[in-house]
Amino acid sequence: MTEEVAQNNKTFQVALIQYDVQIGEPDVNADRVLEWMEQAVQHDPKPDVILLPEMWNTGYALTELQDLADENGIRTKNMMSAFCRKHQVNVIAGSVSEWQDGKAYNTMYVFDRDGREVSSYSKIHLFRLMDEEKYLAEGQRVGSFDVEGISAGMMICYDIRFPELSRKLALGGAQILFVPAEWPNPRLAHWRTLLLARAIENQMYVVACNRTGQSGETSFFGHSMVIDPWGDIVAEGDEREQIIHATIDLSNVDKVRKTIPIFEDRRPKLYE
Ligand SMILES: NC(=O)CCC(=O)C(=O)O
Repeated sequence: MTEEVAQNNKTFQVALIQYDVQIGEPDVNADRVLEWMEQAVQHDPKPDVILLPEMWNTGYALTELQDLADENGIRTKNMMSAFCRKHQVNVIAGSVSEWQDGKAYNTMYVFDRDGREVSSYSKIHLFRLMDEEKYLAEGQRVGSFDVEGISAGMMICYDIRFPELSRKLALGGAQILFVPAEWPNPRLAHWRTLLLARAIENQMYVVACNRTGQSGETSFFGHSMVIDPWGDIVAEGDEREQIIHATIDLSNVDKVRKTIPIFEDRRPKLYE
């Protein structure tokens, strides 16, 4: 059996923390997120990977980011590294507002079971409808990482409207896409349809964690989702705060890619 096949027999337990982010309250959010993560690791079976939502430290307190955003991500790194080491779990720390070189970014960090930071990715598509482009700087590169030998891609919220990004990640070897989000009403149909499409067209797992609750005039619907490479929904949250636990079985990626071999049938010379 090749190493690649052996890796694809891997199953993971994932836990998505569908949390009600408190706008402009990084201390409160840090305490609450830690409580939720402590609760997540008590689950049987214990999660291998925890995913948090987008901008969970400050929410969209965009006008206050100079004061509130995490300076060089230090607080997030310290908190998550310690938690990962303590519980021997991988954490995809959603995204946080981060302050770097005089600019704010919307940045996703990943930590392994030993608390090492293994990757980071700053959102490259800024969402004008929520004024992101006025207050945040764009990331300049795509993001991927290996989680226990399996390649995974990183996208943040609005990024899922850009299929060329997920296709690039899939062509680069990603078998799972992790997506933290703050995706509000009234666009639940868009959220579900786009996530399903990204899973089906790339024959990959999509693991997407959306926040819930109310922030000013804006309400968020949760509906965090785990979708398999065939497009079947493995787990989906409702509108309440909750932890969504699911098993993902990487052997399904190979099975679906063999059944309908889209990566062999592509005609890139005609459309790239
Ligand atoms: N935080 C975001 O990127 C929101 C994206 C969104 O709501 C959309 O419709 O796209």
